[in-house]
Amino acid sequence: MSEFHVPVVDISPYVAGGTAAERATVAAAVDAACREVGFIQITGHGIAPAAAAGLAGAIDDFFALPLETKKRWLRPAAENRGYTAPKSETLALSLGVQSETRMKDFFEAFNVGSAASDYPEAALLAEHYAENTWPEVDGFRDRVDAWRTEAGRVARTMVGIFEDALELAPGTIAGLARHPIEVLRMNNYALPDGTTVELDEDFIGMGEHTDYGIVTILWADRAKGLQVLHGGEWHDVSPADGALLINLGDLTTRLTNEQWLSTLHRVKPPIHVVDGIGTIQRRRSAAYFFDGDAEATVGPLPGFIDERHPRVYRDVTVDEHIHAKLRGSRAGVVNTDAAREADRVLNAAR
Ligand SMILES: O=C(O)CCC(=O)C(=O)O
Ligand SMILES: [Fe+2]
Repeated sequence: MSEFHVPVVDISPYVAGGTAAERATVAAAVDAACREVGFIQITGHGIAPAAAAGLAGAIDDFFALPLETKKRWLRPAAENRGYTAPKSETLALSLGVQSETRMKDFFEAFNVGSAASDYPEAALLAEHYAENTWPEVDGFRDRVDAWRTEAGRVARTMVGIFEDALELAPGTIAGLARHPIEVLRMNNYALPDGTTVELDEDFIGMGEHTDYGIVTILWADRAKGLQVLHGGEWHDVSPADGALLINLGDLTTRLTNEQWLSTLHRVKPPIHVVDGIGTIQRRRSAAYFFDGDAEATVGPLPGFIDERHPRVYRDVTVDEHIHAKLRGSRAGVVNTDAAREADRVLNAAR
């Protein structure tokens, strides 16, 4: 496996104030990372360690509940909210690929997001702004909301950096996210005690996918499992201490006509065999998806189409794009409008 590294960028000049030259250095580093890798580790984001500890504690408290209790917070597949039980989603279907033998992804999750009541001034497409469900776990809502607010701030900072890095007028991307669809998906990868894992290449925590929106802010613990597709091979990634992972979603790829890539990733925890019994180390993560306004139209921006770069995407609404992706992952309806992402998976080594 070739050497692979997710670039580290200190964004503090955009968070704590910096000179124009310092900001230009940050924007150039982000541009290079988005062209070459599509994943960045950021430091200097200004989120206090206590907020991350609060998030991790909320995740631990909720997922420790018995399965039957957690199922009280299940919601219909069409709503991207509440509890997802293990083996109920298949992320690979969001881009239309799935091997016939593969079982469903074994992650379990809890989703919260922006609700219609957060944006009373706007007439919204109800599907994307469902109200939240909160489990009866002490302090869960406060800890999760505190993280969500901070992740939202970082996402908006990243959008400003993207605009500078792409030499876009301020507001070009931010203007697509005035009442954004946003979702925080808290993931737990664990197996019930006593489960034996066979050494099966189709054993998957979360299937290969690109994220759907503008940008994702990913908190992850250090347990191994996250893999990123680069140069046709899968590479293990774990964030440096205190760093957050940032990755681009499909909408940014569409805006840039593929000059920046929504990088494919998956979660495939390593299997440890002890006395002939295979098991995995528990892993936790929380992906904050910043997806744009449901009714906004997204297509390649004018500066990104020329003779060398013909338009490779039609215009879509955020609603249309996210709807097709979620029907794949959550409702099992193969997404047939993601041929470009699917090709990248099919061309990769397993
Ligand atoms: O668990 C991880 O590190 C990745 C999670 C992820 O890719 C997602 O929730 O979209
Ligand atoms: Fe993801």
